[in-house]
Amino acid sequence: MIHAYTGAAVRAAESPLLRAGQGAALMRRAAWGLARVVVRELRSHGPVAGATVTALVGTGNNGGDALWALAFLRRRGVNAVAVPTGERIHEAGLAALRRAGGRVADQIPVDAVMLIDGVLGTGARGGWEPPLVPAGITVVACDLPSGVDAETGHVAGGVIPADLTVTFGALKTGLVVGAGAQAAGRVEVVDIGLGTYLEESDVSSLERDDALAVFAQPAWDDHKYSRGVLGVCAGSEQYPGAAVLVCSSALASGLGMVQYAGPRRAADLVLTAHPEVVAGSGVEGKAQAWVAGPGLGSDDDARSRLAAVVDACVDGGLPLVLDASALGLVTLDHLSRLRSAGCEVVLTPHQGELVKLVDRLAPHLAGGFADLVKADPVAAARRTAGALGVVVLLKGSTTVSAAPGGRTLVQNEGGPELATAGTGDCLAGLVGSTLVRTQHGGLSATVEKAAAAAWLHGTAGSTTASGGPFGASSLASAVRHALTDR
Ligand SMILES: NC(=O)C1=CN([C@@H]2O[C@H](COP(=O)(O)OP(=O)(O)OC[C@H]3O[C@@H](n4cnc5c(N)ncnc54)[C@H](O)[C@@H]3O)[C@@H](O)[C@H]2O)[C@H](O)CC1
Repeated sequence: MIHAYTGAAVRAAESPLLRAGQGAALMRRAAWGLARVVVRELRSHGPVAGATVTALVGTGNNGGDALWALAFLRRRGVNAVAVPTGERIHEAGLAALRRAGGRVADQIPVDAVMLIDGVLGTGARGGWEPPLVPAGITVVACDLPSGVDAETGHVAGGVIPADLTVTFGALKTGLVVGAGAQAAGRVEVVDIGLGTYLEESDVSSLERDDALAVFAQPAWDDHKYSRGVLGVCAGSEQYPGAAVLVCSSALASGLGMVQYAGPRRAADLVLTAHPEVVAGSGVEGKAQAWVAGPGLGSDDDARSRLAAVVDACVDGGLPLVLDASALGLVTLDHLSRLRSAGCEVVLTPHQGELVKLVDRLAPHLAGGFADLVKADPVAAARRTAGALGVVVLLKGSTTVSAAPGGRTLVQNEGGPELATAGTGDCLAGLVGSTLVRTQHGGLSATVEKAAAAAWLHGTAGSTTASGGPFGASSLASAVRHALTDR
């Protein structure tokens, strides 16, 4: 599990040390860590001594870190060149650079092989417009790529995409969400001694083993019911394919049985693709969790099919995933009955669906919500989860899974190749598959199960994309491989 902290939390952890007069020591520790990483990167391409490394240096402490790092690099024989970007500069850092024999220039030297981006860190407010950076230069961001909001990952103006970000004290939330995660490249954390002062993390990410633990392999004495039976209420006469996609991904994730409930045309397609599915028109059966929504449509038939699934979940206290069409049909009464029955509920909207859902079911949150979803998806998911009392898995370049109590997991495994019709249906099937494991040794919280599904979906997407463009029906085999390769 990886944990990330807000910039504010990191600054709060620094403050007792700053009060104790440790500010300069902290900065030198950060800069030393940055310089070590730069030396390692230089060494992997050629000689360190004589290489030209430049830094864009801002007016605050982030610029101070960069200046000290250049000073340390100069002592290793690097041609260290600072390029100030503002009216002010960190005086002690500049003096250290000068003492070490480094220099100041007004533009990036043509022979620079590496650029340290030390313009803005956790103190950035709003956007900035970066200068042009020569093609081919390796960019190492100091603490954060300048212009990335440390709290949200939002980039309000421009940003210099980094090959590598060396961040200090702790991973920042802005480096693992949205545009910030994209801009950061590889991220390395340098320990500057904040450990004991850091309070609870803001968001976390599941790593491979965490996700695989949710999709545990069957035990020797398992049978199909103990492995879990997932009910799928998806597809319609108009959109039958969604039913196949949900069932395919669920089956590929290794549960005991899939029970399909839907109209003849969709059921026939499901059975042609997967004869092992138990198909019928109603919800009666042995399902231990349900997925409802993909391809359901919005007519009266869709409404009554969803109502039947909600009733089945309320009666049995069963977990329920609500996706796609179901997000436009679900009512506050459904959610309240599900909560009262103790059902685990996961909503899986993309940004547009979340905005509409909030408009309809939590209008008190709606003002400015469309902007919030883009600028701060973590806050948007958290507020909705809190207002509706369910887990919200918000799809996007970063998948955010938020629990009503605030616990939030962010996953970045998939790429834009997953932005193709039907991949959301596959994700819904995977989330359903995690929920069906509730009674079977799965001790993880609902939000972790949702995140594990996002991990598996993203990992399968990246694997599939490595073979070229793909459609959603190709995902299931990659899901199997991600789980086989343990
Ligand atoms: N606190 C410590 O002892 C340590 C901090 N570290 C590093 O410090 C930065 C945070 O430093 P801070 O001075 O608070 O903020 P910044 O350097 O990010 O920037 C403040 C500086 O920039 C100006 N500014 C803000 N927004 C903009 C903008 N959009 N455009 C232009 N200029 C802007 C603002 O006016 C200030 O002058 C942290 O990230 C670490 O890198 C050390 O790592 C550890 C010790």
